Amino acid sequence: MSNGAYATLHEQSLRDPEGFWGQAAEDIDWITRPTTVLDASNPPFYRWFPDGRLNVCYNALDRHVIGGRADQAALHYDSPVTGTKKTYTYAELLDLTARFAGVLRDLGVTKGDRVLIYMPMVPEAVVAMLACARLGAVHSVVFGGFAPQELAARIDDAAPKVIVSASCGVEPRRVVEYKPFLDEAIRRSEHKPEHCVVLQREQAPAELGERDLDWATLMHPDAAAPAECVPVQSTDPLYILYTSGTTGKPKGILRDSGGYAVALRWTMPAVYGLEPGDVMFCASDVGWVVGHSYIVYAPLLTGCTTVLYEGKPIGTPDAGAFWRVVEDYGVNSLFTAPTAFRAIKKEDSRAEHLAEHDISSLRTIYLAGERLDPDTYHWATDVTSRPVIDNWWQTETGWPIAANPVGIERLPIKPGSPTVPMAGYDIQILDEMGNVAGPNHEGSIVAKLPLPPGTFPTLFNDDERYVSGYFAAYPGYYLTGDGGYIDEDGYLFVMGRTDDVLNVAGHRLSTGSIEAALAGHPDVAECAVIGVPDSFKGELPRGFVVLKAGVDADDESVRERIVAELVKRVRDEVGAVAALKQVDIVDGLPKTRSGKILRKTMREIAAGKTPVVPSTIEDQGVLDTLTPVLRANQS
Ligand SMILES: CCC(=O)SCCNC(=O)CCNC(=O)[C@H](O)C(C)(C)COP(=O)(O)OP(=O)(O)OC[C@H]1O[C@@H](n2cnc3c(N)ncnc32)[C@H](O)[C@@H]1OP(=O)(O)O
Repeated sequence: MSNGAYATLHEQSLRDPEGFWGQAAEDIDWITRPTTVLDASNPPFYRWFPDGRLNVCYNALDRHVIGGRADQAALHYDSPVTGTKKTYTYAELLDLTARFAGVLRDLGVTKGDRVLIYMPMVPEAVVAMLACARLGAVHSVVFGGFAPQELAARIDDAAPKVIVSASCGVEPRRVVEYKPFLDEAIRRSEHKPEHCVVLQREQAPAELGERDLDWATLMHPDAAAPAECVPVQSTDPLYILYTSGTTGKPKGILRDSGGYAVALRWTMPAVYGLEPGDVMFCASDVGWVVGHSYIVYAPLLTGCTTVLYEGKPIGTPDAGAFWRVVEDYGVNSLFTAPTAFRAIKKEDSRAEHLAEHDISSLRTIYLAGERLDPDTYHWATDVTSRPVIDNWWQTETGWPIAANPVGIERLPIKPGSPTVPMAGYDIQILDEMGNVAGPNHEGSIVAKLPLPPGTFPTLFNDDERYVSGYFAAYPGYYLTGDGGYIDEDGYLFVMGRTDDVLNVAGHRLSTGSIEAALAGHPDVAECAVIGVPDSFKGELPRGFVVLKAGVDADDESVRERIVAELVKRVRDEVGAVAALKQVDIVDGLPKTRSGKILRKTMREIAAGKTPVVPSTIEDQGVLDTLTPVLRANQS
């Protein structure tokens, strides 16, 4: 790392985390100021600002209204798929949020209760999140692209008292009815919520059942009395956000209140170069951590204006969509996933649509969610003439682990690297023996404990999995699950997952969930799913199935039928975002003698690499037969 201002700051954050984050906590309004910054008495369960009390909704809304931003735009809702544009000032967003908090309170929701939110990109989703924060209730937003089975798993784990949903989402070429998905998920789950609040949308109003309540009726000014902010401990949970692990069972990433607020507030000027009053457009979904942090909480905690965009980078209506949004709202920072830029580049490689818009307000572009390949980086930089900042982080961390600290010191960009570790992250590369690897040597990316504030203090209801999944491999370190290296200048290069987690167009998915859907087919004896490189979506899943004895695997029409059914099963059980299109029927899967499928070896072959074949392989012949299938159809 350089010897400049940022290197000094980073070194201080590691040497004196309490001093560093205690100072950052000054930017948050506390009901009781914390006297302890970090409780490190029970590693790896670290607690930030343990005796501080605050309310995150107050910090996101009330304090800005009190402080003179009542009439400033808090949120621009822009929905090309419905032809809607609406701006909410801080005063208006506070009014809606306080009233919806009153609705939830009247439905019996109190501090600590879970509220699951399964909604498309509508302002009501943001209102519901902030209303939970207002009550000290714990929201759990589930991405709308997930199918009933995935939703059911999250309902069972979070055990929400209330679910907030909408009748439908609107995709460019189809209306997706959410209510039948929700009903089916509740039918499958063991836990049943007491109520479902449903936002009726005119594109497909839903039939309401016994436990359902209509959002608009509840929110009528005569019906909904506003609720005040409930004070919570800094360590009380703000939300649970499920993320995919290697197994089919999703992990409930828990987020605390005080540490998260402090960390996000710090990132806005330091990483995203934004000050109060600036405009941020984060083109993601509120169902992902990027949406939680940079559509909702960070911009509002900072007194910025956020853009909630219900549309796509292309097709709504064209590849100029993002530039149009930048122009319409005077966006200063645009944050999206590399896939979005690859989509724009594919459609409009000469950026002709860009020339139709005034993007002079745009200072910086941020990309995250998947590896930023150098081609996409160069294209985005060339056509926009703006710095394009890669930032690497995870649902677990809630904010960037590595980025370019543009607000402190803009470091030179190295394409392919998200630049350097952020404040509080002591990132190291460990080899298989747990030794620190030298410069340019690839290994597991780990963070020496403690992790900074805002990162996950545990998994919901699963301390054991928290420890075994993240801290057991290398005691004293957080295992990120990604591999990579640090170069001689201290720049981090992230090469991809070291486990079976998939990243398809920035959507984190588990091979286990997709395999469970394939294995449920009556003709499938066993199966494996691996991620293969894809030039557009970054990675795509590929399925390999062995059929049960007695199924006529030689009959081409039987094989075609089964493959079509398998593709449909994954779409229905996991969701369209899984994008599984290719399933091969094979004679056998390569395994170790103890029966473990060699997915990593399969991945390496499919990616065109020289595979590392474990000496414990049961039958080399199976792998030899499979190799041409794996090598075929590489994108
Ligand atoms: C740093 C920490 C993190 O990593 S947080 C995660 C960050 N990731 C992201 O922000 C995701 C980035 N990706 C995207 O926003 C999209 O993939 C973009 C690039 C916009 C492309 O969108 P799209 O053309 O819909 O492709 P896709 O692969 O996302 O979708 C595949 C199919 O799923 C569907 N889908 C998508 N979202 C929903 C939804 N909310 N509700 C219902 N369905 C949804 C899409 O319509 C698409 O369906 P189909 O296969 O075309 O029929």
